[in-house]
Amino acid sequence: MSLIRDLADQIVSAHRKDDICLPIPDYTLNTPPPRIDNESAADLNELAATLAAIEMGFIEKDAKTIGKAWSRMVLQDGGFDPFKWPSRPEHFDLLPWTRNMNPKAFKECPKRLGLYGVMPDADWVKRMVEAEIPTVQLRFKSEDRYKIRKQIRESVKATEGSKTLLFINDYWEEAIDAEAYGVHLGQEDMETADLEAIRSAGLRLGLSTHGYAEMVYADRFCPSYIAMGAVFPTNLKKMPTAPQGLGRLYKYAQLMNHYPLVAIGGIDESSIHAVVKSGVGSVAVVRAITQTKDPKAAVKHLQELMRA
Ligand SMILES: Cc1ncc(COP(=O)(O)OP(=O)(O)O)c(N)n1
Ligand SMILES: Cc1ncsc1CCOP(=O)(O)O
Ligand SMILES: [Mg+2]
Repeated sequence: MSLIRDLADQIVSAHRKDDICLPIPDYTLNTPPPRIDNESAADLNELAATLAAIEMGFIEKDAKTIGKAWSRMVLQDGGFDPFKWPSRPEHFDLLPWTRNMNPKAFKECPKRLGLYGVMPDADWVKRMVEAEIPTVQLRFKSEDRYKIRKQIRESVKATEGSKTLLFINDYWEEAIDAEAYGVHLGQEDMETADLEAIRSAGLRLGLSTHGYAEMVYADRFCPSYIAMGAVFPTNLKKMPTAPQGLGRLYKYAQLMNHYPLVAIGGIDESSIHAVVKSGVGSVAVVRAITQTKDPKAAVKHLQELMRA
């Protein structure tokens, strides 16, 4: 165990100053440490990196994913170097070159979806089309199937004949019926959605992720894009992980670069340029558009900042 501790200490001190480190979440401090014994981990490197990642503030499932990636990195790159960080698809057992050969891949969407407005209803979708935003999402939350269908139909109609691409959040069946451009699903939504129905209907699929483990999981479905967040704090949604920050976003964007990527969560005009520099082709925002005096001007300004 002392060798594992020593390797973990080396990794932590090599990366302590990196901005991928976050404070260990409170709930982790009050729960027993994860079981990272020889039954679940292949080797010392995996154990050490898992332990180090926990101390760097990664949640347990991400720490375990990092442990496995670290172990592959050591094997593939010829030895232990605490200053390295797993960053290549093969470290995470991803197969970036298989999209064209994968019959289960979701239909492609542009690599750069640009500014992506996540909007609460069809009127807002219409405003975004008028503002010529490149990508918009209808994120209308309701229990009422009639209202949902109406909102989706109106949104699809609003984007017809425009250059704006429309994703429908959550309601994949209604999105298929209305022949929307695509669907956005979160990790829990994926458990109940019929992904095959979405794929065979030819709709694009965007998936939410909140860290390494969910990215590796999402990759198995070969979605049209992968969303990553929350980058910064947001009060619009309770997130399963702490805000990941720019340091982690840069690492995620490098790793998942073979996908169209969307960054989301707390992004505004002060941060959008730094977010784009991570390499993501799209930035999704809510309040940076809806809570401004002139949403149309905000769309223009945010796009200018993305290009700057
Ligand atoms: C572009 C984009 N990214 C993430 C989300 C969040 O989706 P989900 O986790 O399913 O949460 P809800 O939006 O359904 O509350 C999103 N909608 N869009
Ligand atoms: C829907 C959603 N999913 C992750 S963060 C978020 C809300 C983002 O809103 P804002 O851009 O105002 O922080
Ligand atoms: Mg959802």
